[in-house]
Amino acid sequence: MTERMKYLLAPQNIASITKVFTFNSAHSLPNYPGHCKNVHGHTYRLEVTIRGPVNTETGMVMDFYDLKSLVKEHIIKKLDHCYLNDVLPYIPTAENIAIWICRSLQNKVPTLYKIKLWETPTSCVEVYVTDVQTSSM
Ligand SMILES: Nc1nc2c(c(=O)[nH]1)N=C([C@H](O)[C@H](O)COP(=O)(O)OP(=O)(O)OP(=O)(O)O)CN2
Ligand SMILES: [Zn+2]
Repeated sequence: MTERMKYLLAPQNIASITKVFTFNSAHSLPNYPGHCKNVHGHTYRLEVTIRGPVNTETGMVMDFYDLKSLVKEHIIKKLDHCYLNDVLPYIPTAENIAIWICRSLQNKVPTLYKIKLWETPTSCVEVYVTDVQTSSM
């Protein structure tokens, strides 16, 4: 059997792919015991990972271009150059922003796996879809 035949007969190969984005937003953390209770801004780095079978026709889990389009439409457009306290229905900590992103993408991006959000170059949060409460958003 050729390598190609073996590949075609094993369509269960799984891979994770990640697309990276940046957006600039302001926020404040009410009741925070320090300077972060005041309005301030971050350049967030967002990593969106999906995990699924590698399609034997395309050789892809999902086209990076399609992933980029979905995240730009449903996340970046809503958060970039915005005051996050006005967008999120809860305190916009890094944890909650990542959860909001996860919930917002859950029904839009097939086989969404993980959201990783860097608030500063030294602080980040990871949220797995399986750990986030599903919503009717
Ligand atoms: N668990 C969390 N802790 C903090 C959050 C958060 O979202 N989740 N947010 C803040 C502030 O908004 C801000 O991000 C400050 O973060 P910090 O890492 O302290 O930023 P620094 O620039 O001081 O980082 P250093 O690399 O240590 O200089 C606070 N905490
Ligand atoms: Zn902050």
